[in-house]
Amino acid sequence: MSEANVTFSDAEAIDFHAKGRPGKIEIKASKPMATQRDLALAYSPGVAVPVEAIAADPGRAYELTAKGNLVAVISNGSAILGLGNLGALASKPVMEGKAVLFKRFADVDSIDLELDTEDPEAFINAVALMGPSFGGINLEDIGAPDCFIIEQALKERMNIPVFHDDQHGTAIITAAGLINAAHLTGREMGDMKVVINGAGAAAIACSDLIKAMGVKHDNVIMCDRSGVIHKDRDDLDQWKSAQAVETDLRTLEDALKGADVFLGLSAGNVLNGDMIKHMAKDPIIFAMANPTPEIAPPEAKKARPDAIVATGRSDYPNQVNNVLGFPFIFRGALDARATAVNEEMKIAAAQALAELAREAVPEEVAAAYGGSAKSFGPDYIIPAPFDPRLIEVVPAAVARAAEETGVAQKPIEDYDAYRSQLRARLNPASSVLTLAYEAARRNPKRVLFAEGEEENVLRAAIAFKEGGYGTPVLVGRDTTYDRLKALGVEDPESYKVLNSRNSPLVQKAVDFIYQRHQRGGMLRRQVERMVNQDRNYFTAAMLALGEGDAMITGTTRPFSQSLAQVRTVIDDDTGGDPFGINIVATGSQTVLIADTSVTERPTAEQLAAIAIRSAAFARRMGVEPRVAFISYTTFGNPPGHHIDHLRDAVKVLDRMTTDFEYEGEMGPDVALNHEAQRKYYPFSRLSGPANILIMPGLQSANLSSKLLKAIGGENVLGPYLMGMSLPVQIAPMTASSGDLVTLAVLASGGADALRRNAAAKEAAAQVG
Ligand SMILES: NC(=O)C1=CN([C@@H]2O[C@H](COP(=O)(O)OP(=O)(O)OC[C@H]3O[C@@H](n4cnc5c(N)ncnc54)[C@H](OP(=O)(O)O)[C@@H]3O)[C@@H](O)[C@H]2O)C=CC1
Ligand SMILES: CC(=O)C(=O)O
Ligand SMILES: [Mg+2]
Repeated sequence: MSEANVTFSDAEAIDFHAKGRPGKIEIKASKPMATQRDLALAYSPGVAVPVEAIAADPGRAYELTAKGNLVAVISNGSAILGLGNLGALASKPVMEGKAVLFKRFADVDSIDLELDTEDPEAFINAVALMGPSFGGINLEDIGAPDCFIIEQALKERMNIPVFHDDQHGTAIITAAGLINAAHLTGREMGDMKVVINGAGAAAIACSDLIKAMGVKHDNVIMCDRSGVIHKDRDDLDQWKSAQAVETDLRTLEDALKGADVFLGLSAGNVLNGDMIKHMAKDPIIFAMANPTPEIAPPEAKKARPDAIVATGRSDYPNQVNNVLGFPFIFRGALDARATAVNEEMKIAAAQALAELAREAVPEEVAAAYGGSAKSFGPDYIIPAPFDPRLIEVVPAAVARAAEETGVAQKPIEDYDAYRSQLRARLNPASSVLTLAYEAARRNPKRVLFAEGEEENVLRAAIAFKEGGYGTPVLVGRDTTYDRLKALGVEDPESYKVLNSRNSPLVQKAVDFIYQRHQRGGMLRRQVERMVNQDRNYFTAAMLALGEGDAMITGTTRPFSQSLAQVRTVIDDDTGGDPFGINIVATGSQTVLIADTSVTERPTAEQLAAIAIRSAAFARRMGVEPRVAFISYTTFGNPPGHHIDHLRDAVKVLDRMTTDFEYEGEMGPDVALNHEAQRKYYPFSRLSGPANILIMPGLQSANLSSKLLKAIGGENVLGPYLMGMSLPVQIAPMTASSGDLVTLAVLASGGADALRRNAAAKEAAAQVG
């Protein structure tokens, strides 16, 4: 795509979809399938038991099958985004995309179905017959007017929620944005003059919903390709007719004169600066066509600096896109086992979204927006999709409205408990990575790549730069430019390369390191050799001297060697020795393991300090810390040796004021199983399964995290190096270029984290 704000090429978009397993989804078994017995239970003969149970009582399908958490995303490709009717097959990438968004944002399982027909009757019959399979039906990218006919018929024929996302999802988010934009510009719904461009699925639903919220019918002028939809037109179908008004206005341009609001649900680039010049003061402009908005925000802002501008895209402020709605709306509807998504549930969702945007923005979300700047205002009228509060707030509002309007077959019994369950559904590790990437993009830093001649490092640096996450500074020879070129970079000169042999900075690096070690027995010549021969010394000195904001290394040397070299140049942070932390993120649990990298036989004091800093790290990820000191024994059972340091670490923490739960020593089987804690060790102070495992030594920590990584693959992240006074990350030698990009992103966020972690550092410092 050749647009200014897009940070990927067409080739990358193709590559993203093609690499590995083609497409974006796969299906995983949720039960073990390892033994003969498993198979006998999962399939014949065991499966006969649930079959008969469901035949006798259909409601049991929700307990015994995946139905209750399964939504079909169904399209015929007749209105794919704003790209038009490109057919069922071409719509598959979008539908797979919606399915993964369901999973990512609301833990709803979803499957895409593309139906190859433009005949509404055939479509309706096909979908209606699939009712038993699903808990809900999300219709997507079906053009008007067929979408109205299809949705209406399916609602009548099916007893599960049927929701055309382009209509209602879009309308809900638009309404939420409009409530807040009206609030900011001092407007009342009843007085607002609105122009809607587009008269299809999304436009008509938006018009209907904002009218239900108080905008007057005669104050909404809708345009299609033929201009204003007025009463004298004789080419209108019943749906457009219902939108027609008595007016002399004939063109979009005329209609916009004096209008308060423009809602674009049509096609890219159909609006220009001149056309919005004569809108009312502080105009509200939502250019929501995808992927290209009706007008690009910079152009809109240039013509109308007083405007509040939103688009459907994630790369401009104010993303008004139905992704903010459908995952959370279905979550609430499924959990309440609603038979429909009715008007009240839609309005509840819109209000919940609007209110959320007005609340103080949590720190991790603010960081993703580049600091504290993000608070309710013209550039933040609606929460961002990765806001971790959405999963708690919107489904609960929807479920409650379902209950109040009598469509909930299984009302929520305890809303506090429900909110906790909702929170637990999201994988905090993937949230934190999303936030870290977003934070890097908004607050790009210079990251020094020490091994700038390695191909996977160069690939990572290219992806880091092209992703807009920051500026790579490559430490390498002059041939680095040729290597970049060979990897397809058109303008290698735009990369900064520091040559550790002939850069004028070499002398500065030598001075700096010599200064630190001259009284420790190091000769200047020795330092010169170190700097010349080893990039880690040079790069760490560049970081210390401010030639970069963060550093990444590790792919060409063992971890311990890289760390020793870096520590020669850069101080440890106060609060204990550096340590490594791995994140194990399974669907339902996120567990941190430390110290996986540095201290072979930690003392009780070191273990306590690691626990304190790991707890602070967990909090930053949105995880409420519960620390277990891990052993092969649990509270002395079986009796063992070499466990005193674990018990003493608990005592060290007992003597301090801490703000997190900890317990030990205990085996991982007990630490991760709260039932077992309650049953066998009722005195345990943990209120749930542990999520931070402080290991007894490097052997067990390192090998268990590597084992998990080898088996669990992408679910095991890290190790991340904690506890240096400047942001340094040391990759494992096996790191892929993708791993390196993530580490670079985390390293560049490290400076802010170091600042935020000050309190934990102080506490940890008290230990020793
Ligand atoms: N941000 C968001 O969350 C969402 C955005 N959208 C966007 O809204 C747009 C419409 O989608 P949808 O309603 O599903 O599709 P439909 O096919 O149902 O409707 C398209 C409408 O756009 C109108 N249109 C197309 N080109 C122009 C133009 N140049 N000037 C005026 N009107 C035009 C068509 O007019 P006519 O009737 O004369 O053919 C038609 O009324 C797409 O760009 C889509 O990406 C949709 C859903 C969600
Ligand atoms: C966002 C969306 O659903 C669309 O543009 O069609
Ligand atoms: Mg759509």
